[in-house]
Amino acid sequence: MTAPLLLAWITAALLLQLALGIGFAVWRHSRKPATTSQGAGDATVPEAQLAAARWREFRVTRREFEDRAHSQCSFYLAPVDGGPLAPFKPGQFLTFSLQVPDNGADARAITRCYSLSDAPDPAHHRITIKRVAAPPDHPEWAPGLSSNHFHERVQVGDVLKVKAPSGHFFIDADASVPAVLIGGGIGITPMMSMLRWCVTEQPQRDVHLFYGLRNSDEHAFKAVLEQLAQDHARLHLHVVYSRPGPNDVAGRDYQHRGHVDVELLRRTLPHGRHGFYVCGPPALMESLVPALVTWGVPRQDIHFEAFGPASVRLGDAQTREAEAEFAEPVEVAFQRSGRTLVWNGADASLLDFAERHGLAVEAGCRSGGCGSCETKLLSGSVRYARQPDHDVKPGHCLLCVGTPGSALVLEA
Ligand SMILES: NC(=O)C1=CN([C@@H]2O[C@H](COP(=O)(O)OP(=O)(O)OC[C@H]3O[C@@H](n4cnc5c(N)ncnc54)[C@H](OP(=O)(O)O)[C@@H]3O)[C@@H](O)[C@H]2O)C=CC1
Repeated sequence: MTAPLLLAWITAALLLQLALGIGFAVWRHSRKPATTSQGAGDATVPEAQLAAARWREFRVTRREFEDRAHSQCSFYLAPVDGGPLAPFKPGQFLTFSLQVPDNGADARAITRCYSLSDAPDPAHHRITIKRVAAPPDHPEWAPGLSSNHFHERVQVGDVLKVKAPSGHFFIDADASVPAVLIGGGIGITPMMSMLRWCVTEQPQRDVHLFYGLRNSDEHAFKAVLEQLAQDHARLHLHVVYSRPGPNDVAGRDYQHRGHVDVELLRRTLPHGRHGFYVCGPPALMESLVPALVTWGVPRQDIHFEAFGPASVRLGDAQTREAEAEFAEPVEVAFQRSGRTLVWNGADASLLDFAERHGLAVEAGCRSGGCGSCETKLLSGSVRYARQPDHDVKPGHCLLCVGTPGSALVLEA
């Protein structure tokens, strides 16, 4: 081959490669279609997703307890660089990287996610954290690492590493559909964000807030909620105490006694279509969310965010069908842990599966947003019921929202 011909050939080859590369990047950005992770993949990441994935420093500008028991504390955060805050949709969360002292020894980095607890405000973000004690039936278990770190050590002036807001649990902007916000315990936090946004941006929208908690000691945002209900005729406040204290007065401190359940919703909500938003402790999620399906609420009108280890299983026909399709037993090997286990479709995600078998796996948001459980996928394919918010690195997968699409070898 002559030198000019060789040069022309190389140039043509380079141009072709460039054209294909750009074409692929545009296709991926506009359609974002992937619902599986494979052992290898595309390395191009859209700029907006890169920005969301970056850590940014925030200073704590204020802290404030929200309940009489001082078990729930709000932290106000402003960016150290003085730039504008990233926008968010009410219901979304922030991801934190925290250096937490490990049993009094060296600090170790952990990742945790906390819902934003106020409507978007150009001056700051706000989160509200409940101190998680050891369970009463297991006082020997460790209390919540991150929540106790925040309560005991994080003070005004401290700087924290935070990722931009994310998550697919947020209020639908369609004001014609009344919103039913159901917050159990600290699950009130995303509801506060949605509620404050609604009363400001959509004052004509009917909003029914069901707040389930034990009693007035733990009643967060009590004065704020009562004031909002007084000022906004379309806000219908239902506070539900499960264990009222001796001085708690029905009709003044709370409207209902017991748990938030479908029976209560049936009795109190007017007829017609509603959008349901649910966030609370595992027991509430596991009973209430499937009960809404059984009651006949269409799947697209049920939105939920689960706290804690168990993912919510809807039990509706569509979910059962999808689960049955992939219920064939397959082997899942966890290389670092040295365990090979059989997946039989009993778990909602690979994370639940790993935890049920006692494997220690890092996890943050548990909803595909923060990337804490991202693991190298050495072979096989992982399925996602919907595209995760976190941009999964090529050759990796997310355990918290993934299920096996075939036999797997994972690095974890
Ligand atoms: N610190 C934080 O900010 C974070 C906390 N979490 C998690 O949140 C969870 C606990 O939330 P917490 O605020 O302590 O909740 P609580 O345990 O205080 O429960 C809140 C209310 O829900 C009621 N409840 C219990 N079971 C049901 C049910 N089946 N249906 C309806 N209502 C029910 C409780 O009643 P009863 O009196 O019967 O118990 C109580 O009134 C923990 O799993 C924690 O790890 C997760 C992330 C962040």
